[in-house]
Amino acid sequence: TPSAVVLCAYLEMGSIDLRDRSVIELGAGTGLLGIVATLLVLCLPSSTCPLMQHILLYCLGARVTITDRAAALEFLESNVQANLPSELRPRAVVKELTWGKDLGNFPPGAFDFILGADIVYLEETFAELLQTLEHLCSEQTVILLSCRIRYERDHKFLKMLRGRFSVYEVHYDSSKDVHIYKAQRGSHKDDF
Ligand SMILES: C[S@@+](CC[C@H](N)C(=O)[O-])C[C@H]1O[C@@H](n2cnc3c(N)ncnc32)[C@H](O)[C@@H]1O
Repeated sequence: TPSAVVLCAYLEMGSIDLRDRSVIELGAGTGLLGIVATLLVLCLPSSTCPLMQHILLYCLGARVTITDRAAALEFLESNVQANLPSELRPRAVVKELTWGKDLGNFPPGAFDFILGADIVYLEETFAELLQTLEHLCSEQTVILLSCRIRYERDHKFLKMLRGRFSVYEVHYDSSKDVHIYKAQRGSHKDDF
C-alpha cells in the first residue's frame, strides 16, 4: 500500500536507527516494510571490506519479526524468502499474530520498534490492535504507524491510541496523503 511505501521511505531517510534493535511488524501483508527494515543494514559505506560487512550485518542488523493473520502467512513467508539475501534471512522471522490473540507467543515489552502500515482500517479490530500494542510495548518501545486518514473511524482509533500513548505526527507525505504517527508510553514530548 502507499502507506507501506511512505514508511519505508521514512526509514530509509535514516530518521530512525534500527541497528541491533528488535523490530516487529503488525499486519504485514506483503511484508515490504519488514523486508526493508531488515535490508537497511545493507546501507554500509562501499569502502567497508567484505569481512567487516559480514561481521557488521550480524552484530548491527535489526532483528525483525514479521507478522500477520494465519491466512496471510504462506504468501508473506514466500515473499520474505524471495526478497532477502540468504545471509539476512535468519534476521527476519515470519510469525502468526492475530491482534488480541496469540499474545502469549510474544514476550511483553520485548520489542524496540513496532511498525504498522495501513493497519488502522477495521473498526472491529481497534480494541484488539490497541491491546496488542500495549502488550508488545515497554517504556522504551517506539511505535510507528503510517496511514491515510480516510474515515471518521480512523480518528477514533487515533483518539484511543492517545488515551494510552503519547502520539505525535512525525511525517506527512502530501503526494500520497499518508501520515506517520510515532507513539510511546508515558510522556516523551522531549524526544520528538
Ligand atoms: C490494508 S492491509 C496492509 C498490509 C501492509 N501492511 C501494507 O501496508 O501493504 C492490512 C493488513 O492487516 C492484516 N490484518 C487485518 N486484521 C488483522 C488482525 N485482526 N490481526 C492481524 N492482522 C490483521 C491483514 O491481513 C492485512 O495484511
